[in-house]
Amino acid sequence: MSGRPSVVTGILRIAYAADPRATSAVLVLACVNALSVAASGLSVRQLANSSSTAALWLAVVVGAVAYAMIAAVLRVQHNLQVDLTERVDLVLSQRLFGLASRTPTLEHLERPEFLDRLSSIRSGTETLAGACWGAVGAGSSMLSLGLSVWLLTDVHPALALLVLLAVPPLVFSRRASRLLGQARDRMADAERREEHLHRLGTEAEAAKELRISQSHRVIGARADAYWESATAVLVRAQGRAALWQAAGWGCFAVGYVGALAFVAHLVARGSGTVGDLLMVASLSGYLRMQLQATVTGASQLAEGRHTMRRLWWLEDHAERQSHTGTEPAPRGLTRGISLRGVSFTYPGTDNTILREIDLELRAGSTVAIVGVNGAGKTTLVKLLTGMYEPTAGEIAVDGVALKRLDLDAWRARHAIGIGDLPRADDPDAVARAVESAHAQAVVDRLPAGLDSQLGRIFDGAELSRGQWQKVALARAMMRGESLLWILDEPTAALDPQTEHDLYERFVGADSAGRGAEGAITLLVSHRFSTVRMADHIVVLSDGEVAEEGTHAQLMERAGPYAELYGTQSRAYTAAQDS
Ligand SMILES: Nc1ncnc2c1ncn2[C@@H]1O[C@H](COP(=O)(O)OP(=O)(O)OP(=O)(O)O)[C@@H](O)[C@H]1O
Repeated sequence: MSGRPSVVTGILRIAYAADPRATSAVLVLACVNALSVAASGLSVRQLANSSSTAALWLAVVVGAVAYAMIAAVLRVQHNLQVDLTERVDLVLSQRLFGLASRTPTLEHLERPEFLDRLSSIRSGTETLAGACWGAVGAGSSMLSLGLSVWLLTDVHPALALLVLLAVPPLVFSRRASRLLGQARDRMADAERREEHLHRLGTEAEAAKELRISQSHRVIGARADAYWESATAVLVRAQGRAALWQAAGWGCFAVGYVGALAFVAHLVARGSGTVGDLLMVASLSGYLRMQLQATVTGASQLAEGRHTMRRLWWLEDHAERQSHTGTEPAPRGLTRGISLRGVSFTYPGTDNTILREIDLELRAGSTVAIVGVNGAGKTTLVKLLTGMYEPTAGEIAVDGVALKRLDLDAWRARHAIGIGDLPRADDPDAVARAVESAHAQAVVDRLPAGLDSQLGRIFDGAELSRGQWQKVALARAMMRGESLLWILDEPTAALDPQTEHDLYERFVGADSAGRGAEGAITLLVSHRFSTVRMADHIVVLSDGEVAEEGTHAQLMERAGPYAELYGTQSRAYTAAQDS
């Protein structure tokens, strides 16, 4: 976290970025407030001690203006702060979203450590926004405290000791805030689990399965248990924090009463005036308020510091994850994509998922990856799309290491997922993509065609699984100039005709419309009737390449592929016979 500003500066910078004018206004008002408090104390003394009518009037006017300023400034400052807190909250949420989504790799989103901190900050953005005002309030109160103490020492130097009364509440409340911050970290994991289970119970898709399996009660009870364990941690911490705070204020109360008794004693002895006593009583009252504001501000700041450090940790983590490749992706492929000794272990785990993979994905070919569940097929796809970097070995695109390529440019050159945002409003491109994915019938049945809102939760039309899959395919088809088409189980919910037509386009002989020169189609599938059409088939087993070749070569070898193929075709024939 080197090179970071102080936490207060960091927090104030966020507020300034959210609204520079309002932040400056709050800072100025905080100073005006501090001066007004000192002026009001001074006016009380002058009222009791003034020897002329003019001095009396001056004290009255100064006092009235000071009191009016305190009341008005506090209200305006409060309103500004409420508004600014919301903006700071928004700025922070945007920053978190950016951190989570703009990091080019996926690693952070699958790491509990990262997710816990993300969740802890998400629940703490308001604290951080509040901490801005805590810092301003604490600064203003300390200024006003300094002025008040300076006036008090005019009565008797020993009264400067009153400032020491600030120490126990400050120190103890800092300890209380640290306890609360630590508790929030400890509860983040349980909170995340509770949130996940809660979502399961409220999302239609999962709710169906929960109802049928009658597991909603068990899931509900588990969610409750996580909730209770999280709140138990917080409640315990809050209890201990309250005790520390009470101890701090107890010390202050004793000192405060002592100071008043001391000045009363001075007045009784004749070494002080009634004006002094009134000023000490008035300033001590403010002193308590200022201290309270300082302590509240300091504890908000301490909580904010905790959240801010977490935010910096996330930023540093995202920075470390950032991909440094800058070379542009090629426009077409001449040699293809090669994998040399590629091994991979998911971060934070010990299991090697892919081991020493050597593969050649020839330009212009269709390659099918097969293997039992968990063999590592999707993991290989994640490496090819740059979601993760190999732990060892290298992936090269036409001889250029993937890690040297600009990942955004590379992703713009492979089709999987969201489609082509820049062409989203191009009606011809959209129509062609819909047609290629055989999704026209789906669009025709929608109430407003392509302009229809989809998804029941947004009050839109609901689609079947297969129809959703066609929509996803159409999105992928938007990338007309892709170098790499990745079809990871794209047809699980498609009807046979659509599946057949799709593979005709990608895998069959008529694959001319696949886009860029030398484009490769990578197909991950459990359907061997489709797989057999590929130019090259790779069988993954337990993270290793068990065998590779064409359908005919692999059948002749009578190895794992022939066995899997035989099992599936026998099952299919038996199903047709019955
Ligand atoms: N994010 C992750 N963190 C840790 N391990 C993971 C992660 N994702 C997958 N794995 C593990 O990696 C192994 C391979 O998973 P992968 O999804 O690549 O298999 P697959 O061959 O695509 O399986 P399927 O045919 O079921 O889709 C599995 O054992 C899985 O538990």
